Amino acid sequence: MVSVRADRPIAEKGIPDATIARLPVYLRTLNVMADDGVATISSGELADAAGVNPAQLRKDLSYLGTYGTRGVGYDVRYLRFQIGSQIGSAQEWPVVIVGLGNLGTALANYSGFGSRGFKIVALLDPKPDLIGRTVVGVPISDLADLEQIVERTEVRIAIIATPAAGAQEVCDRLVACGVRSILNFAPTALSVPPEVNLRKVDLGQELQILAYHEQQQMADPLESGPNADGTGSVHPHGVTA
Ligand SMILES: NC(=O)c1ccc[n+]([C@@H]2O[C@H](COP(=O)([O-])OP(=O)(O)OC[C@H]3O[C@@H](n4cnc5c(N)ncnc54)[C@H](O)[C@@H]3O)[C@@H](O)[C@H]2O)c1
Repeated sequence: MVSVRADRPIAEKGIPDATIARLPVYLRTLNVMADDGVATISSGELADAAGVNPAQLRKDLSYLGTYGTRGVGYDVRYLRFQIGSQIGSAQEWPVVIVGLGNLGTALANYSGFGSRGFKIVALLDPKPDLIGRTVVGVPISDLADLEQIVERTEVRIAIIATPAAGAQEVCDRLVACGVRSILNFAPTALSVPPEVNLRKVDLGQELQILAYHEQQQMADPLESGPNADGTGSVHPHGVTA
């Protein structure tokens, strides 16, 4: 999948209107808690603060695929991100990019992230020539400082643009210091714990799919292609053209 969206739009999920109406209430409550430095919260505490009963709150959050961690509760910043991404919050999400070669640098330069609420706050690479250079005003730091930088910037979202060989180690280090969402560009399957959201981008695979349909059309020119209606709609593999 090319899309970097973590989830389907709310309308596609069949979330009840009453739940949708409560999500901004939870979000406002979480904003206050995050500003007060609260890191995790139980469903009972959050329900109390939001003025709903805990069972209702758990049910509402289950529509987002969020169940919290038994005995720990919900990660306040992460839950805020999940709700915010569903209801289009204006919140700005800090992001770290690891691997500042051709791809990582192009991603760091991409202005479209800002308008979607993502701010690149840290860049990491092990190459001495790159360390200390800046990309869009953000200095490239030594990969050795990953843990310290993740802690300082409080990033929970990371982009991996390293060679395949180093990607799992980078991923493990990110997860170990609290990163909860990873967008992987390296051509390798990464393993993460179940609570971590991992998405993979594979442009080669997208081209292969296009080539497949091109080939089908060449074999049978009368057969309409996946986007023959000119809508750029989702084709049978679920990839938005
Ligand atoms: N998914 C896709 O569609 C897609 C498209 C293009 C490239 N890629 C992949 O993205 C990755 C980066 O591509 P590129 O063209 O920028 O490569 P590149 O060689 O230009 O850059 C790789 C960067 O990673 C750094 N690096 C090397 N080992 C590292 C490690 N262990 N930890 C952290 N950083 C490390 C290098 O110093 C370098 O700056 C490659 O794995 C490539 O295959 C994926």
